[in-house]
Amino acid sequence: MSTALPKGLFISFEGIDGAGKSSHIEALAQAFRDQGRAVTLTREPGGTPLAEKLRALMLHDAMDPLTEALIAFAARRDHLVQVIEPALARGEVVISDRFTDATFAYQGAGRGFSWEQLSVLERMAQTGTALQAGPSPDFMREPDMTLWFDLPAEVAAERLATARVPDRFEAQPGEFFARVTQGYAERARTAPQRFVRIDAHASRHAVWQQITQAVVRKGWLAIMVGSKP
Ligand SMILES: Nc1ncnc2c1ncn2[C@@H]1O[C@H](COP(=O)(O)OP(=O)(O)OP(=O)(O)O)[C@@H](O)[C@H]1O
Ligand SMILES: Cc1cn([C@H]2C[C@H](O)[C@@H](COP(=O)(O)O)O2)c(=O)[nH]c1=O
Repeated sequence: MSTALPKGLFISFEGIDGAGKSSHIEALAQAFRDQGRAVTLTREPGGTPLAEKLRALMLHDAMDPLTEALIAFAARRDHLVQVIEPALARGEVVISDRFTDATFAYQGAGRGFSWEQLSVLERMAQTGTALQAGPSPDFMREPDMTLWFDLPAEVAAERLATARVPDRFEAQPGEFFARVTQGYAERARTAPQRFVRIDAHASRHAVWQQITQAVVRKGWLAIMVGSKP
């Protein structure tokens, strides 16, 4: 008798730098593990040896917006083929700290690169990656749920001020992050079934409650009474 694999789940965390994503990603992974699911925890740009090299270039070397976008999608393609698709095919929960919405928000809204051309790159990079073909040959991989941490840029800047040495993105002015936020808002508007807006200007515990409510509502986790991040 063969035991059916659980359906793979793909969840992304998004938001401007300092919005508080990292503080909750491991806790969500542990909540799934506690309920018997295997979890692949990963990040973008990055997640594979090649993509981590591309991440270092993107975060530290000066380049124009098209170069930035191409590097983001090259890293993503490798990440999808090497890590995300195989894990989903094994029935795992894949949790990624950022995915394609970040490219639309940062390179699109933030840097001003064409949204239409990003859509072309998105389709190129995210089709034909599934080991077990998706519903159709032109099936495009996207997260099943995106938790968007929405926080005013000035609050994020205050949180990051003492946290670490800024990279090329973290060093950007507040207006850049205000545009990035508008980019996330636009992506959320066009994919309301996938996006969950998290009010990230709340206490850590209140943010954690919003996250768990979102996954419990989907039926992906059983109710976790009194759980803590
Ligand atoms: N709800 C919260 N209230 C106050 N401070 C918080 C909250 N959540 C996280 N922080 C603090 O804000 C800072 C940034 O948080 P964190 O590193 O989790 O953000 P991030 O979204 O992962 O940032 P990045 O995308 O740049 O890695 C940290 O110092 C963290 O301790
Ligand atoms: C995927 C992706 C990321 N970025 C930016 C966003 C952040 O500033 C950094 C990643 O740093 P983090 O601490 O891991 O959040 O990269 C981007 O500009 N475009 C992208 O596609």
